Amino acid sequence: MVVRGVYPGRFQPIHWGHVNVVKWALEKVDEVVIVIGTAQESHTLSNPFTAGERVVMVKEALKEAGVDMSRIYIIPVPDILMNVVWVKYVAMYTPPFRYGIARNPLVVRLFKEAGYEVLVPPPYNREVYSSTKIRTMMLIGDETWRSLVPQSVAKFIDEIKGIERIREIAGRD
Ligand SMILES: Nc1ncnc2c1ncn2[C@@H]1O[C@H](COP(=O)(O)OP(=O)(O)OP(=O)(O)O)[C@@H](O)[C@H]1O
Ligand SMILES: NC(=O)c1ccc[n+]([C@@H]2O[C@H](COP(=O)(O)O)[C@@H](O)[C@H]2O)c1
Repeated sequence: MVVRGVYPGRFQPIHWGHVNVVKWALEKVDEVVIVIGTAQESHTLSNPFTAGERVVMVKEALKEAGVDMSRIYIIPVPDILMNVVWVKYVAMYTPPFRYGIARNPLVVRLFKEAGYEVLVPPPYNREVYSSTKIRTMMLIGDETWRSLVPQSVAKFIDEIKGIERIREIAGRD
């Protein structure tokens, strides 16, 4: 039987910390199902990128890192108002899975309450590999964000004029 782990995140945007988590998980499971959460949201400061844009970035990032893409699913899932039934709802969108993969305490708890085992990855340079920090750098024009994401992700953000979007949303020019 194929053993799968479900890894939810907002991936706004995906960074090297996320890529390391996926590689770590692939040592423990046959397939990783990446759930792009909060799929309904885009064009805000916390969620600047659409679900579809995030699908591209996740795919490109993992390809660039040499991950075997035949072991990866990427599935966008919108949020719902009921935490209690969220894991069941996620399971409706994903292939059958054995493990949740998360560090976020709420997500860990919800997987456990729903009867799933949880794989908790180590923190990978969390002080810098943080999407919040990356978005702040994008906003203030600090170019070091580029070193925190795979090159293909930075290239895609340039193509869709992502920095311009974030700065406009924030009312900066
Ligand atoms: N550097 C990292 N090392 C290990 N786990 C991480 C790292 N960054 C994020 N994670 C974990 O990956 C999952 C998804 O994270 P998420 O997409 O929210 O990234 P984030 O960097 O925490 O984003 P944000 O700052 O926008 O909340 C969460 O369980 C989170 O704890
Ligand atoms: N009730 C819900 O819809 C619900 C509950 C828990 C997590 N989630 C989502 O799962 C993802 C988890 O990612 P983070 O660990 O980055 O928060 C987020 O998109 C979050 O909104 C949704």
